Amino acid sequence: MVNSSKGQKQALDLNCLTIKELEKHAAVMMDKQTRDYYNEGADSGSTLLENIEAYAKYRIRPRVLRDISQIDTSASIFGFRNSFPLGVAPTAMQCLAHQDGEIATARACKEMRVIMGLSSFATSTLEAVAEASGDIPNVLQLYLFEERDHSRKLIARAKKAGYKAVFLTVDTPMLGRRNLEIRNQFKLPRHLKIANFDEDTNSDASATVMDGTGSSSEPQGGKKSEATSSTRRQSSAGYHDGERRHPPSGPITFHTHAANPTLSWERDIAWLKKEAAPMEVWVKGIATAEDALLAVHHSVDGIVVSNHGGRQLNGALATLDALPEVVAAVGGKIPVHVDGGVRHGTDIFKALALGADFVWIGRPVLWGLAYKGQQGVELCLKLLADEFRLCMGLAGTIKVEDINKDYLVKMDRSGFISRL
Ligand SMILES: Cc1cc2nc3c(=O)[nH]c(=O)nc-3n(C[C@H](O)[C@H](O)[C@H](O)COP(=O)(O)O)c2cc1C
Ligand SMILES: O=C(O)C(=O)c1ccccc1
Repeated sequence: MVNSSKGQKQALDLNCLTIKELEKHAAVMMDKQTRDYYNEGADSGSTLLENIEAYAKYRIRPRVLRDISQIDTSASIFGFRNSFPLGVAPTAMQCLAHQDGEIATARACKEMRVIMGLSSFATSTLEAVAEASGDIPNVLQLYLFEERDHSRKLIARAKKAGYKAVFLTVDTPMLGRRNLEIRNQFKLPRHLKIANFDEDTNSDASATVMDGTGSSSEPQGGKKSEATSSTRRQSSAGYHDGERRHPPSGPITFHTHAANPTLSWERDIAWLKKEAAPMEVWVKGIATAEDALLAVHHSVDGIVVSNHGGRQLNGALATLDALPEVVAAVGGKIPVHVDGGVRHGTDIFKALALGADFVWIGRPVLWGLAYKGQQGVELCLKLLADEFRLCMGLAGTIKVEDINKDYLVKMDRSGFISRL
């Protein structure tokens, strides 16, 4: 048994001492459809890989003889003291990994004092997750549906259940091309449900989650003609009748219930802020200084620098490489978080040194869930919390606020080192 910084006791799992080992153990627990869906990135997967590799370009400058006997790893989020500056990013359909799905994740988060984001494509209801979270604040990830009434209902339920914030995902106006999903004809198994959709829209339990072609009949890239775009809306996201929108019928797909190519700063952020108040409204999926400035201009409460774990635009910048320009543009006006490729405690330290206030992890939690349900998620969080604490101490920092760019250098391909 080992003692963590919070005094919780948890047995070390000698078979699984790193996130890399967790990934390996999880791989054999999942069927091929699930493993491919969780693990793959868009297209060649280069952005997924670069999210991870970007961390290796930075090296830590440790300071010594600093009395690090009292390390406080905690970080504040929505007025809550999170045990370390990391949260569980929203990932869809966690019941694919383990029968207890999001509820197991929420219980593990409660145990480890870590915040969790719930996907709008969750396989557990947002009320049940809030209940399982106890005193840990809840965040709901949103796709803004073309069917506004559905979004309105979801937001009202989140408010009622005490959610503190919504994270509007903005990097998915279309679904990225994931070739293994297409080849496997990925479907949600019959016994699972997208839990927060209305019963009537969810009546086809064999819901196809992807439509199998990435973007169906739409031409890839280029400007869509009005005719093409309205055809798409009719065929996959319900149909328009003047200003009235009718709910789509048939199986739930990302295209019918999430992909919304019409979203814009001017109209939709204002609508969401009004609708979601008093919950905070964050945007998840910012990757440039320009959009960060727009986010501040439109009074969002915070930003998550993200490329959806390399599942959307392949060839986009790794999130750690996009972070500095976003941090500079925001200039401390609102919090800046980052996700993508965090696999070590030292990665958390590096992201904070580059100006992030907090990081989120996606796949490692899914691997924990697949490995051992709640216990596996706790293990995942504990490995990262312990590694982060050790990194803080060995680098000579005792508070999260101490971590800044003086602790980092960047090394280029030829080994040339530069101060930040
Ligand atoms: C299987 C899977 C499902 C995801 N589902 C969602 C989702 O429903 N909504 C969302 O905003 N992001 C979703 N994401 C993106 C994550 O929130 C997060 O941005 C990403 O996983 C971070 O990268 P990482 O997996 O390298 O940690 C998903 C990611 C994965 C791997
Ligand atoms: O897989 C994803 O990355 C994702 O965000 C998603 C969510 C719901 C349905 C399909 C895809």
